[in-house]
Amino acid sequence: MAVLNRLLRSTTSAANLTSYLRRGFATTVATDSPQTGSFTPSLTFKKDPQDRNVQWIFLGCPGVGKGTYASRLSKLLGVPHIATGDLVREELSSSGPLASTLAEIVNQGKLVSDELIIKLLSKRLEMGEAAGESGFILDGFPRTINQAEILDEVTDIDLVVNLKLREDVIVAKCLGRRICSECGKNFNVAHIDVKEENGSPGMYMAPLLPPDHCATKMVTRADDTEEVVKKRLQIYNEMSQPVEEFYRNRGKLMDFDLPGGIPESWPKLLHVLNLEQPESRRSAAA
Ligand SMILES: Nc1ncnc2c1ncn2[C@@H]1O[C@H](COP(=O)(O)OP(=O)(O)O)[C@@H](O)[C@H]1O
Repeated sequence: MAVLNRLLRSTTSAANLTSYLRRGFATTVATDSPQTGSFTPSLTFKKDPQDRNVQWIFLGCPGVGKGTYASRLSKLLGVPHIATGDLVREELSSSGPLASTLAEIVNQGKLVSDELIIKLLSKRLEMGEAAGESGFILDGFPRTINQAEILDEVTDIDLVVNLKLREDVIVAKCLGRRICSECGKNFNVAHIDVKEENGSPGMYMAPLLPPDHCATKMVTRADDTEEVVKKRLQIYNEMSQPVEEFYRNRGKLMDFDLPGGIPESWPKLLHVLNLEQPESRRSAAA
């Protein structure tokens, strides 16, 4: 904890994160059994000014689908979806002083320093606060025990959703990932059809193809090559899997085994979270 305290004292960014998150966030939300299917977060989603909005985290290997489901839930719950990978990519695409150092780290599949990621996150939270945001769904943070400890010191996390998928499917999904260079939307050209074998269930995921106006502008992330994806998975297992245990030990982790693509997984995720998609949005989300 000495290192943590030093970090908190010595970096303005960590102090900013502390001051942002402490303000007005007093309610702790208890959880029941952290098991898929039987888990019932005791949350109410009413917009009572006395209540704060949800503070959730999405964990899971690179490419598992954190961004997809965190973004859908953020729209449903009216809270910002904050992905630290996006913050890193924004910094990378700027011509700021950090861009070349960051490119080297990210393109090797390594993690950015805790100090820098907290600086980027603090900046994003401050901008959101100025725009009247409250609550959040974090995606890609925390990724180390040190980051989890810092967050734990400064605020209450209600729920941590841990998305799980077999590794061969994760690699295929990462290699099929494409982004529209114009609108920034994510697509996936992988057609996954794994047959049931030796008791392991089969899995089907249809490709998520772009509309015509995005189809000619597709780009692949520089860190979505097979070599870098495997490195990222190895780093996830070493550095980020302990974060799962950190939250499991605190009774906040909900493991969620993805049963397939979005059409199968989204309704099941809503069900285990005790949430309902409003009728009007069902067709748009399918
Ligand atoms: N919390 C974090 N700590 C350290 N590095 C991070 C963090 N979040 C993102 N990064 C950096 O940004 C890269 C891309 O992150 P992300 O988009 O979340 O990718 P992934 O598909 O691996 O989940 C990571 O490989 C890492 O270099």
